[in-house]
Amino acid sequence: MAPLLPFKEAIEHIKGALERVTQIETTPLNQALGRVLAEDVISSIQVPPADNSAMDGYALCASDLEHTDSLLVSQRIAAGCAPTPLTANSCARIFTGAEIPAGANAVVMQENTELVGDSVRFLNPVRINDNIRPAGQDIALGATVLEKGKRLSAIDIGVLASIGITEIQAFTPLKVGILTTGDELQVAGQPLAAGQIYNSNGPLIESLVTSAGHHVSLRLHAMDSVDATESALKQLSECSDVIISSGGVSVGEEDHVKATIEQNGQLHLWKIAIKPGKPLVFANVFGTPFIGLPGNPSSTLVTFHLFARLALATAAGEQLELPDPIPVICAFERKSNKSRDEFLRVHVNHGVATPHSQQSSGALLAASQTDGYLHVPAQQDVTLNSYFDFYPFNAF
Ligand SMILES: Nc1nc2c(c(=O)[nH]1)N[C@H]1C(S)=C(S)[C@@H](COP(=O)(O)OP(=O)(O)OC[C@H]3O[C@@H](n4cnc5c(N)ncnc54)[C@H](O)[C@@H]3O)O[C@H]1N2
Ligand code: MOO
Repeated sequence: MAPLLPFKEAIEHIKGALERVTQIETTPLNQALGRVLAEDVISSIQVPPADNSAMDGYALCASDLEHTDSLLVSQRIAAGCAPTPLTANSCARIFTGAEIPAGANAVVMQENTELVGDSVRFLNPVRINDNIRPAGQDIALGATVLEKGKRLSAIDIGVLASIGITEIQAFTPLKVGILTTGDELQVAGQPLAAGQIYNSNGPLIESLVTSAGHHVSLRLHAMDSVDATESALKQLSECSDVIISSGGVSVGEEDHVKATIEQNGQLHLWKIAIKPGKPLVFANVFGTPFIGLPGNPSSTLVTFHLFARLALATAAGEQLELPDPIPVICAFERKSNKSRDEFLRVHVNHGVATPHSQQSSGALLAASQTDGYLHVPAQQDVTLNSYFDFYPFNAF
């Protein structure tokens, strides 16, 4: 029997086996949320473009207060106005965000002043640069603000708008076809006959793919026969950049995905040293990259998070890695699994992990009721107060 692949090695295999399949298109900024940048974005301006006030108050030249504590108000500068140079021995009424006039080098907030006729009395010592936000404080001219391969968040859209960008070069969304397999599966909304269970992996994978920012081209279900599997895979390959399936990848004679692929493409089967999620298929079928996730719902979830998500990102042109794990303290004990790393579904409270009582590969609810995965490497016992790596679900 071939040895099980360690999970980090399996990630490298899968990422290395795929290349970007998406195209580049010009995309208006208001449609760019969640899209992947196809080039670095360099700022052609500095943000803010000029020194400006951080407070409502008075702009002045600090040395003008060496021999007096009061200055005449010589101009009023609201945000959006172009100031004139500051007259010597005077101050300017100024508002938050307004440009600092030439000749001023500090702003005093109005709470620390007293208005006396046309003059302002300054109640405290003033230092150069007080309450001034310098030009380029946020973004320097020529700075790379976002890098190629970044999937754009709401914050990124704000940053792009702050440098005046109206459109970007983005990769076209990756089209992902989804196949579920199994005679036992019924769609939700229909009554369950004897021997049937509801198809949860279809909606699960569709949601995982969508929330990873990809486009679901088509979702099909195939009964357990080579003909049905072949016809579904052919149809999916015609409209998809990548196909993801669940089930049918283990060793039983009812598992037809493998046989179908062997007849219509190239199969690379990986048995990965993780629990849940041992059998994972990577292949090409009808000329389309194919990722076969194991059918047990928790195995589907774990293998999507650890492998398929990164494989899809590679095909989409996105730079993506595993999230950085967080060390947490274990408030429990557990004997090691001898051959596979375990990804336990755990609660984490103030950095302390406790496992869900249900860790079966077939049980999905435990994942919904917990915070993420505790990574327990093979052959390592969990002892009380030991540290292990935690991957929160919301980091995927
Ligand atoms: N003799 C062996 N049997 C199994 C092995 C093995 O090494 N030798 N590996 C086990 C492991 S580990 C896993 S994981 C599963 C993987 O099986 P498949 O990927 O072939 O999946 P199926 O057999 O089709 O289904 C497994 C399980 O999951 C349920 N399932 C499948 N699809 C769905 C769906 N869309 N929604 C909800 N539930 C689904 C299915 O009913 C089965 O209960 O193989 C082990 N067996
Ligand atoms: O991968 Mo299977 O879950 O490990 O049951």
